Amino acid sequence: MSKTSLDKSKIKFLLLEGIHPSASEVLRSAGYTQIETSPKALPPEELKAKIADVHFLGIRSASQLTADVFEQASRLVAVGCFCIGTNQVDLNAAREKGVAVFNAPYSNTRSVAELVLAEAILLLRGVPEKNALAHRGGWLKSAAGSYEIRGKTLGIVGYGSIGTQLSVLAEALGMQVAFFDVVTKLPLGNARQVHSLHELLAQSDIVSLHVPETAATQWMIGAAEVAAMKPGAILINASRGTVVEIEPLAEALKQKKLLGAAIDVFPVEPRSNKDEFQSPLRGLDNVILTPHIGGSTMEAQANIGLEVAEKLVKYSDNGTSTSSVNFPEVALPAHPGKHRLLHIHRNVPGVLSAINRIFSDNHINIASQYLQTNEKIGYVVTDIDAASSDLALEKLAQVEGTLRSRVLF
Ligand SMILES: NC(=O)C1=CN([C@@H]2O[C@H](COP(=O)(O)OP(=O)(O)OC[C@H]3O[C@@H](n4cnc5c(N)ncnc54)[C@H](O)[C@@H]3O)[C@@H](O)[C@H]2O)C=CC1
Ligand SMILES: O=C(O)C(=O)COP(=O)(O)O
Repeated sequence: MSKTSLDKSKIKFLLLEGIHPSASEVLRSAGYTQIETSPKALPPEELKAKIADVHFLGIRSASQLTADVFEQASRLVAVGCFCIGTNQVDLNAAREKGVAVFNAPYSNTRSVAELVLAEAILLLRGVPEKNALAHRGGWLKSAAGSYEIRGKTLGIVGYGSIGTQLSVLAEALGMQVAFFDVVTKLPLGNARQVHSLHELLAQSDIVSLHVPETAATQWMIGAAEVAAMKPGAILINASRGTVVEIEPLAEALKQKKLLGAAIDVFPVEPRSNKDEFQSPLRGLDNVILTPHIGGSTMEAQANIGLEVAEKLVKYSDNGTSTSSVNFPEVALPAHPGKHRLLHIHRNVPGVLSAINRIFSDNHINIASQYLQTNEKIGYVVTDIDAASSDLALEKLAQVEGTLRSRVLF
């Protein structure tokens, strides 16, 4: 349980992993001055030491925000994931601390879709091998094993924001698109949904993975799935490294059962550009290996910087939690002349009445009040006169079930 009343000049932002400067610009123009940045993710012990002092943390996909880390985060108000995936954050631990988590669900989707299509074209033409050979002084002018992308079947696993964009772009190039998703989805264009992963694998010339990291997607592509793919097919993974078992994939590529693969994400990824990348796929010329850069374009990163920083500013300035991934969503108007009390609590019966009893017992007039809950937590926002806010905040923090409370003025 914690009580926080913050003044802008004291609010500390820590932005890790080379988050685009557009984020710092948004924060500065909103009046925040304490912004520390780092080009890399921090090792667990360093992160734990640092987070104790931070109110807002910005990360990308490499920082691991475990329950242990949240244990130390006594001042943390919100986390901004300047990316799509939030699997690197223990969302339950964040919720238990009353910490809202935000992300950028759309800004880098086009970048991933473009990279995947480019890789599909290069692999179908055997460019990675021909390129590697030419760098060693070889010359392999041959049409053998080279194909056009037109007319080929692209099998998309996970028909969400990225999968659907890829589907549209692939059809524009004359591909047939099939997809598998656990949810029934409206197919775009002439795409077709199939009913099982193995059905998809059996009919696709190129399989591209676009699922989130969850218990159900872990090692979703193993030896049996690689075996179920068409001989001479291509596998592309720009989703998460835990979705594909690398050993059976490497074996199928060595045996030429698969024509090639493009892998952007790995079970273990180096923490910074200075660390060594290790993988059984190293040295296979029919594999495009990229260092988790599916979403790394200037356009995507600049937009993500703006999008997530704006969400953090709104949450900090007026309590708006719209599009949070772990919090009840409340879109709040301005509160001129009033103090705004934000109260985050476990969603158990009686909390709202306990809160409102504080106001009535102490003769505090409520100017406006908003409540939103999800299955685990409730978020109550109450605007009152400035004169009563210290007393109200102190009493709110004592309500049974309180996770966090703060005041905005
Ligand atoms: N390589 C990179 O730099 C990037 C990687 N990503 C990864 O791509 C993932 C997908 O991104 P979006 O398309 O924006 O996500 P999304 O949430 O819009 O779509 C994911 C789709 O996968 C489906 N799905 C979930 N579990 C499934 C399962 N077990 N089997 C089949 N389908 C399942 C969902 O129903 C949904 O339609 C992200 O979660 C992230 O991990 C995202 C951006 C950049
Ligand atoms: O958006 C995502 O989920 C990604 O995987 C991109 O991660 P990154 O910001 O490049 O570390």
